[in-house]
Amino acid sequence: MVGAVERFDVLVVGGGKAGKTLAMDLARSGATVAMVERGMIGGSCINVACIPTKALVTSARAARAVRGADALGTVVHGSHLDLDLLRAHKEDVVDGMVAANRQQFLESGLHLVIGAATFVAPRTVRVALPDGGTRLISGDRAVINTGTRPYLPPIPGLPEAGVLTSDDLLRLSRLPRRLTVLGGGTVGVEFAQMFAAFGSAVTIVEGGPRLLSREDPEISDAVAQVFAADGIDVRTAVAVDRIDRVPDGTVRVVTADGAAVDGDVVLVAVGRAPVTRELDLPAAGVRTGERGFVEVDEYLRTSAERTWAAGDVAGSPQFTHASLDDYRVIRSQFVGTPRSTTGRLVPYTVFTTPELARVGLTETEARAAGHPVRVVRLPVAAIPRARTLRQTTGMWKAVLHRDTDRILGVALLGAEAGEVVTAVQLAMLAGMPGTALRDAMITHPTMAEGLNLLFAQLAPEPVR
Ligand SMILES: Cc1cc2nc3c(=O)[nH]c(=O)nc-3n(C[C@H](O)[C@H](O)[C@H](O)COP(=O)(O)OP(=O)(O)OC[C@H]3O[C@@H](n4cnc5c(N)ncnc54)[C@H](O)[C@@H]3O)c2cc1C
Ligand SMILES: NC(=O)c1ccc[n+]([C@@H]2O[C@H](COP(=O)([O-])OP(=O)(O)OC[C@H]3O[C@@H](n4cnc5c(N)ncnc54)[C@H](O)[C@@H]3O)[C@@H](O)[C@H]2O)c1
Repeated sequence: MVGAVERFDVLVVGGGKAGKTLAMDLARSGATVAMVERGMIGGSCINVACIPTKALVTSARAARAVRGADALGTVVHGSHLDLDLLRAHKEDVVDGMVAANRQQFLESGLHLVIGAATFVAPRTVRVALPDGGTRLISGDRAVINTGTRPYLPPIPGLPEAGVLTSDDLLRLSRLPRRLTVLGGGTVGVEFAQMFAAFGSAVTIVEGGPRLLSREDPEISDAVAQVFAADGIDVRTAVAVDRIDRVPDGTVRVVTADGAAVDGDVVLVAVGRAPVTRELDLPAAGVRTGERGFVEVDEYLRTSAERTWAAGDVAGSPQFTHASLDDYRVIRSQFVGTPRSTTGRLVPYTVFTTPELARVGLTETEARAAGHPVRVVRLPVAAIPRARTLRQTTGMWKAVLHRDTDRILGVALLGAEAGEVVTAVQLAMLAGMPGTALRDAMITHPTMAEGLNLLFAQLAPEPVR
C-alpha cells in the first residue's frame, strides 16, 4: 500500500558522489533532505569502480614489486597469488569506506531511503522498498544522480556467451587463466594490466585504431609498448563478429577477419550506459538525449523546473571528481552565486603501471582548436627520482601556446604521474606559464622535479 506523499526541501535520487555530497551538505545546513539509494551506500565509485579497482592495482603493483625485488637487493623466494587474501584486501578497503559513508550520512541528518526510485510526477518518486513496501517522496527541488552501468553492445552471441562486466570481475571468484578484454579504454587497460600482473594471459580486443583513443597517438603507442613488455596481446582496429561459448567452456571472440581469440573469461569494457530507463523520467518532465543521458544545460538544469542532474547520468565526464564538481555547480545555484560547467579543467589519471595522468588539451585537440602550438617532451628516465625508484618507463609531454608559453595541456606517463599532474593543473588554474614551472624550486629528488626538466626546454632568458 502506498502512503501519503512525504515532503522534503530536497529530493536526491541516487546517492553517487554529487548526490550524497549535496544531500549531506544541505542537511547539515538545516534543509530537510531525502536521498533515495538503491543499495550501494556511497555510490559506484567506492563499491564497484574507482576504489576496489585501485585497491587491486595496489595488489598488482605488489606482485610486480616482488618479482623485481632482487634488482633492489632483496631476493624473494616462493611468492604466489592468494585470491582469498586479495579479495579480503579489496573488501576491507571497500567495507571501510562504506562504513565511513554510512556514518557521515547519519551524522549529517539526511533522510536515507534505501530502495529503487521511479518518478511518478515532477520532483516526486515512488520508492520500491526492499521489504516489498512502497513510499512516495517529494522534494521542492530534485537532483538526479543515478550513474551508469556497463554497456553491453549488440554483438551476436554475447548475451548467451556468459561474458563478464567490471562489476562481475571485481568479485574475483577465480583467476582466469586466459582473459580477453573487449575494449581498450580506461576500464579495459586497468583490468588488463592488473590481471596480467596476477598471472592471467591477457588479450585486449579494441575496435578503434589504438588503446585509449582520446589520447594523442604517441601516448597511446607508449602505453601499448608498456603493455607489450608486460606480455599483453593488444589487438587494435578489430571488429568483433560474434562471441561463442564452445563446449569446453572457452569463450571465443570471433573477429571480422575470421580470427578467434579464446579466453576463459571475456570482460566487456566498451563504455557505460546511463541509468535512466527505469526512472520514468517523462513523468518528471525530464528529457533525455539519444543515448539516454539526461539533457542538462551548463548549470546542470534539466528540462523540468527545479530539477537538476549530476554525474555520469548527466553526461558529465565520467570521473568521480567531475561528479563532485557537479555538486559544487548545483550547490552554487542554491546559495545564489551560480557557477557553470563551462570551461572546466577536468584532469584524470589512468591507473596503469606506470600511470597516465592528463589535464587540459591533447596536442591533437589544441591544433584542432587553432592554437599555435609548441610541444615539449621528456623521457621519464631523465628524472633522477625515476632512477632511484628504478621506474624509468614513460614519457611526459606538454602542449603550450607557442607565443605565450601558456600551458594548454599535459600528458604524463610515468611513476606517480597522478600526483604530479595536480601541480600542472594548479599552474594552469592560476594562469602560470610553463616558464614558471621551469623556474620554480622543486624538491629534489621527486618525480615533480621533472617539471623543471620538462619546461627547461622553453627558451631561457637571454644572457646579457
Ligand atoms: C571499473 C571502473 C573504475 C573507475 N575508476 C575511476 C577512477 O579511478 N577515478 C575516477 O575518477 N573515476 C573512475 N571511474 C568512474 C567513476 O566511477 C564514475 O564516474 C563515478 O562513480 C560516477 O558517479 P556518479 O555520481 O555519477 O554516480 P554513481 O556513483 O554511479 O552513483 C549512482 C547511484 O545511484 C543509485 N541508483 C541508480 N538508480 C537508482 C534508482 N532508481 N533509485 C535509487 N538509486 C538509484 C546507484 O545504486 C548508485 O549508488 C571508474 C569507473 C569504473 C566502471
Ligand atoms: N582511472 C579512471 O579515472 C577511470 C577508470 C575506469 C573508468 N573510468 C571512466 O569510466 C568510463 C568508461 O570506461 P570504459 O573503458 O568502459 O569506456 P571507454 O569509453 O573509456 O572505452 C571503451 C573502449 O571500447 C572500445 N569499443 C567500443 N565498442 C567496441 C567493440 N564492439 N569492440 C571492441 N572495442 C570496442 C572503444 O573504441 C573504446 O576504446 C571512462 O570513459 C572513464 O571516464 C575512469
